[in-house]
Parts: sequence; C-alpha cells; structure tokens
Amino acid sequence: MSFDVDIALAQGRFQLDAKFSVPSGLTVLFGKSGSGKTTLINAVAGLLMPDRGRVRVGQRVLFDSEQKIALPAHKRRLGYIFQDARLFPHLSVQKNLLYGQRFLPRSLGKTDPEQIISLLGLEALLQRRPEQLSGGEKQRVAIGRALLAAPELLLADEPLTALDEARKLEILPYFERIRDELKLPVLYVSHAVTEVARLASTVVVLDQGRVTQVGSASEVLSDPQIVPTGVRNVGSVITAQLLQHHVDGLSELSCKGIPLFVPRIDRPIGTVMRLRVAAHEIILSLKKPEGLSALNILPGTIAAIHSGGGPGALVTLETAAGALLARVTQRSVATLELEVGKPVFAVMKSVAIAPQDIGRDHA
Ligand SMILES: Nc1ncnc2c1ncn2[C@@H]1O[C@H](COP(=O)(O)OP(=O)(O)OP(=O)(O)O)[C@@H](O)[C@H]1O
Repeated sequence: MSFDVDIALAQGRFQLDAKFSVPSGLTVLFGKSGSGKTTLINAVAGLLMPDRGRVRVGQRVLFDSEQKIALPAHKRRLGYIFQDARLFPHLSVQKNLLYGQRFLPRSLGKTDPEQIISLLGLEALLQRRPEQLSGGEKQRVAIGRALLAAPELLLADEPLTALDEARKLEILPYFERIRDELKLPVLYVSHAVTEVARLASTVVVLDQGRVTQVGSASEVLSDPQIVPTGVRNVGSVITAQLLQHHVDGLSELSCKGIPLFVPRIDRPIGTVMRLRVAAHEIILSLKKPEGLSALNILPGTIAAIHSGGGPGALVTLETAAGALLARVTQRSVATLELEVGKPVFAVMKSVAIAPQDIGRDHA
C-alpha cells in the first residue's frame, strides 16, 4: 500500500511544501528541529488543514484540495502515538487498550486484542493503572491502544524522545515487530539516527519545510550533506545474518560470507540483522593487521574520498559486506596515499557497534 503526500501549508512565517510517495513499510520523517516534521504529520492526521494538496493512503484519499475532500481526523482511520503516552489515568491498562475500539463502526473489522497484547508483551500489565507503569511500559500501552483502533496508517511523533536510553532500547524491537508483522504503513517522526537505522524502510528527509531526499536508511545515513545531526553521526548500515553465539559472550554474524563479531545479540540463529557502523569507529590499514585486539577486519577497495572544510575526510569502501564508511584525517589520506581504487583493510572493534544500533532487518 503506497502512501502519497503533496501538501503546502503556511504556519506563521514557516512554509511547508512537501511532496513524497513511499511504498508500504515504516517511513521515517527525518529532519532537524524546526524542519516541519510535526507540522507535516499533523496535516496528515487532519489536525491541521493544508492550504492545498493531497494525502492518500493506498486508494483512500484523506485530503484533496481540488476535489474538496478533507476527511475529519476521526474518519481518517489513523493511530497516533505521541511523545508522551497520554493514557487515561483512571482506567486500567486493559480498558485503555480497548478504549479506541468503542468508537469503531460495526462495519469495520476489529483488530484482535490478543494479537496486539502478545505482540507488545502486555499480558502481565493488563490490570494495572498507568501510575503503576514505567515510562517504557506506558508507551507500549499507548502503541497498543493506537493499534487496536484498527488504523490503516500508524503515525508516531518522536515516540521515544521522552524515554531514557534503556527504555528506548526496550521499545525499539516493538516497532520492528509492527513493521515486519503487521501489514500497516507507519509514518514515524524522528531526528535520531539510531531510530532511522533500526526502523526505516524508507527515509524522507525534511529541511526547512521541503523534502530534500527520499531513500533507504543506508543511503541517507551515509551522506554527510544529508545527516541533519552532523558528521559525527554519519555511518553505514549493513545487513548480516546471525551465525553463532560463542561461549565468551560474542555473537558471530555473516556479512555475505565475511565474519563479524559483536557483543552477544539475544536473537535466534539465522535472524537477519541490521547494523549501523559509525564512520568514526573504522580504522583503515594498507596491510592486513596482525597482533591487533580488534576482531573485525574487512578487506575492501576505496570507492570515494570526500574532504570537508575541516581536518577530516570520509572514505567510502566497497566491501563484500556492502559499502562501509570510514572517517579519517586528511593527514592520514596523504600519509597512506589513499585514492580511489586502492585496496585497504577496514578495522573495527567488536564493541564499536552500540547495542542500540543493532536490530532485526525486515522479516
Ligand atoms: N502555530 C504556529 N504558528 C506559527 N509558526 C509555527 C506554529 N507551529 C509551528 N510553527 C513553526 O513551524 C516550524 C516547524 O515546526 P515543527 O514543529 O513542524 O518542526 P519539527 O521538525 O517537528 O521540530 P521538532 O523536532 O523540534 O519538534 C517551526 O519554525 C515552528 O516555529
């Protein structure tokens, strides 16, 4: 089910003029603060009226200024997850979950509560009140409530922002499950590279109210011109299959035949994982290093070198595992005589990939 947006909307001095068309899956709206992400998602939700344009989910037109169609928010069949869970404090988890189903017309098929409760691991929480839940648990209930309203599109506006790092890590796998197990398009607002790397089927980059790029997580996160949070967050996104768990606490992955060792990943053997490798975590070597503590050494060929205004350079390597990015100094580029076509080895410590940057790839 494709999702098409083409809207213009003025808000004070801010002008949103955004157009994109994305396939089904989880689309991350990515951009820095003030780029217009919330304005756009609110226009899709029907909370703000665009000056002109069109919003379509599959064959359903939610808004079309020419045809004079503007469905009210409650008729758009959307689930909305906010930064804060916004649960009803006087209702149990179970009643909060079932709240949205009350308003569904009989003609619409209802989502099975058991399926959503199991998907989000809420079984043990059903009789509790919101005040008896952690922040992460509250947000899981909010996600469940949105899903149980039988939406045709799920909207999530920075749903992890209010949580600490540990709670974010707890919620991310549930969004992976929604992406992979429910055939439901999701529009997810974020300015965090980890969420883009872990979750995005497609990334739509917004800058000053305009769409500047539509692409995969790996395309967007590897381009320093695009990553809104700056060069420190530039990296590559690679996929690899879980091959083995070792007794010393490491998990072994295979990147198209190349072994990669990372701290233990609690997922079954055979799972296809996505990993974000930050460019500044990669060291380049002209010879295959020996006597080094780093466990991951990948041979590759230099495909591009980009130098910015500062002392750094970004080197793109073609490896059997896919494109890898290394951030080195221009001094190293000169000393090692790095140039396009030159074979090199990329060196990476096992612990260089943060646990939050390792997730399941599309099932
Ligand atoms: N009601 C309003 N009236 C005038 N200007 C507004 C209004 N609401 C938002 N804006 C402006 O519109 C621009 C986009 O805001 P928006 O909240 O959509 O950005 P955002 O990308 O979601 O940012 P953040 O990540 O900080 O939430 C900002 O410059 C903001 O100041």
